[in-house]
Amino acid sequence: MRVLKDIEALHSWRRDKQELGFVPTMGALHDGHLQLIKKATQSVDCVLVSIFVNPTQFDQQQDLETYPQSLKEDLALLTDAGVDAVFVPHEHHIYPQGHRFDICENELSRLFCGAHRKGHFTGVLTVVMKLFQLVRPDFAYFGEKDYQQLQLIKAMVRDFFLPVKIIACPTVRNQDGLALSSRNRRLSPEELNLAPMFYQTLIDDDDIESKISRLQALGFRVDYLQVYEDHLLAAVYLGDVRLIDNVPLNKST
Ligand SMILES: Nc1ncnc2c1ncn2[C@@H]1O[C@H](COP(=O)(O)OP(=O)(O)OP(=O)(O)O)[C@@H](O)[C@H]1O
Ligand SMILES: CC(C)(CO)[C@@H](O)C(=O)[O-]
Ligand code: BAL
Repeated sequence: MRVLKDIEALHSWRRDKQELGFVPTMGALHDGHLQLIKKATQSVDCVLVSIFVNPTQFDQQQDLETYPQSLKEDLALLTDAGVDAVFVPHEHHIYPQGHRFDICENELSRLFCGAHRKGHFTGVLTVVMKLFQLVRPDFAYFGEKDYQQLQLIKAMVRDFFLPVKIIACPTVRNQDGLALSSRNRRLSPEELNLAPMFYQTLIDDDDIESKISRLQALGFRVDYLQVYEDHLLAAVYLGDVRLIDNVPLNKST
């Protein structure tokens, strides 16, 4: 597996590649990421993964500073997964002129996670646009765990006529239902015990108000729990760790 540390290395590696699958990540890899990668390696000849903790999508400095990082383990997992190359840029490679230009969406990005993390989706869309311009993938893989992000990226691709097909991959969960997430590593043992109740509450038969009350009684701080089209979307805090999840409406209320 090639480790591409800057844009020149990426361009020269990309030059002789035909069909390319791309899996953007922020590292601290887990089985959710590996399922995206598996889907990519099974359907495309050549697969590139990026690991970049994008500072512009963090609205809180402390969340950025404590974001889990495990590059050495990540590289071993990616080698075993049969990835062809990994792109690990520095901030100055991706933002050479600082933060002068943005991709800003004015509707969905302001709701749900966007209402609670100001500027988050502008940061996400901007970095994904930059990565797409650099990598020029034919297929890009994103998880349904980040449902709002997935819808926004699909919309950006449509609206800017980008020549990439977005492949959505189902949420990977622990047996107890907890959606895998890099931030789960920051949960204490007690919080980790409680965390599966988030998903269990989303899929139970209660109405929305009862779900919120139940989560609060269990010790979760609820950012939001709302219906969007045919999905129930939610974000909660356990301690200072923010978890998101979503379920199709026929699995809930
Ligand atoms: N449990 C999961 N199932 C499916 N896809 C996932 C899962 N977790 C993350 N992904 C996807 O992996 C890609 C990279 O996500 P990212 O690196 O932010 O990991 P993460 O686990 O979502 O981290 P966190 O939510 O803690 O920031 C995104 O497309 C995301 O939707
Ligand atoms: C898409 C992404 C890699 C952009 O930084 C990030 O938001 C993520 O990992 O979901
Ligand atoms: N997967 C979402 C990245 C974030 O929370 O910033």
